[in-house]
Amino acid sequence: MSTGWITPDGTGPLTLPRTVVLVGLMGAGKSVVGKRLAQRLHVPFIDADHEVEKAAGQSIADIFATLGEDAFREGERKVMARLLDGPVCVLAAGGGAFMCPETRRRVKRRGISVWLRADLDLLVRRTAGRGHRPLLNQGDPRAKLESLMAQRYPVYETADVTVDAGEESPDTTTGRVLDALRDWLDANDSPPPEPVETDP
Ligand SMILES: Nc1ncnc2c1ncn2[C@@H]1O[C@H](COP(=O)(O)OP(=O)(O)OP(=O)(O)O)[C@@H](O)[C@H]1O
Ligand SMILES: O=C(O)C1=C[C@@H](O)[C@@H](O)[C@H](O)C1
Ligand SMILES: [Mg+2]
Repeated sequence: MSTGWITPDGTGPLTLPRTVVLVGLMGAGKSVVGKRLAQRLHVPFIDADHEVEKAAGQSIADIFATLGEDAFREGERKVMARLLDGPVCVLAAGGGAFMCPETRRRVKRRGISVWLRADLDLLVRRTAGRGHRPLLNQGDPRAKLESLMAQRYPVYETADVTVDAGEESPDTTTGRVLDALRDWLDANDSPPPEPVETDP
């Protein structure tokens, strides 16, 4: 089933056959750009971090503090599986979600992954001064982000589409994502999602 369409600047409507999954580090703009993208595509926006919080009945910071990171990752894996099995939407993944091989496989089969790539200075600036990201609450946030970049960028790089999320406004970045999606869909014949995987 195809749903939603890009209202383009003169290049014709484009149906969105699969869920768009935004990946990238904390502060890259997944939530901010994701909301705008969903509006432009006329599909719902879902933030996986919020879904994990709803499912757990507590904030991500509290999940980390009371249950630990491993429990958070397990909840995140389940939430991503559920959302990827659901209707087409724009899905902002948590920053670490794409590091899970099972999640990456599901995204590959059912979604279109878009990496919002940003540099260290920008991420440091955008994440400064807020306490709700547990990974950045201990030690030096810049050093932590740098080490996450080293671990994760080689994996984010395997996303279907990469868009540089620089100093531009969220609307400009959203426009870049739409252009990149259009190119990817054209080059890949707008593939429908593969059938939902059932657990053995
Ligand atoms: N293109 C942009 N221009 C200006 N500000 C931006 C842009 N993208 C994001 N921001 C700001 O940076 C901050 C982080 O953005 P956002 O919350 O969307 O990141 P994220 O990738 O969802 O990461 P996290 O979930 O950890 O917050 C927000 O305050 C947001 O308003
Ligand atoms: O990069 C990460 O590992 C995280 C990013 C956030 O979106 C949350 O999912 C959580 O704070 C962990
Ligand atoms: Mg977010």
